[in-house]
Amino acid sequence: MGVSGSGKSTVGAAIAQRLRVPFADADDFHPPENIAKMASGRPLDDHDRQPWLNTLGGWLAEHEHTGAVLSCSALKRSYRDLLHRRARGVRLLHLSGSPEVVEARLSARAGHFMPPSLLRSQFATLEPLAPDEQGTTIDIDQDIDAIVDRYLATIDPTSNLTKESA
Ligand SMILES: Nc1ncnc2c1ncn2[C@@H]1O[C@H](COP(=O)(O)OP(=O)(O)O)[C@@H](O)[C@H]1O
Ligand SMILES: O=C(O)[C@H](O)[C@@H](O)[C@H](O)[C@H](O)COP(=O)(O)O
Repeated sequence: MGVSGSGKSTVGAAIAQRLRVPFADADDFHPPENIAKMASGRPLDDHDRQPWLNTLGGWLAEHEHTGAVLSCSALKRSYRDLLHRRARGVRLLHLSGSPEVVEARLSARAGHFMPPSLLRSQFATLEPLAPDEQGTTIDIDQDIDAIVDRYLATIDPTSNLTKESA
């Protein structure tokens, strides 16, 4: 989870590769109307996100037997609760960064429908993990491999699943 540009797709794909489990990017599940809305500079609202989140919950539930990684903004607690209701075992990784760091990354990213101008609304909507949510928050101001190593250590500190050994 995290705002647009926080690294969800990049880090999520890397974690899935290291764990050898399926990966999906929630961006690929948006209906065309949602993509068009964001591309035109208008943020999604709860109504736009509801069916999308339901589909994502279904995807997670379908993959509970193998384990899987889904990168999804999941900005609000209520969105995460919805996913959790569909797939009880969901663990969260919040990729957290300052608006300055994220903005710099978004400005350098090419070929994506999401305009950097929507970043302000993403931060305004973001509800960081609450203490009673099962999850980890990691600062994105470090190398992708360092983020992945740090996360893997939280889910299995004994695995020694380092970049070199994976
Ligand atoms: N830890 C990182 N260090 C440097 N660049 C990063 C890092 N994580 C992601 N990026 C780059 O930042 C941009 C946004 O990452 P992306 O994975 O698309 O974010 P999101 O899926 O959350 O929108 C991409 O160009 C990506 O290559
Ligand atoms: O809930 C939302 O408002 C969207 O899901 C949004 O948070 C997401 O970030 C976009 O789909 C852009 O995609 P990127 O996160 O890959 O920039």
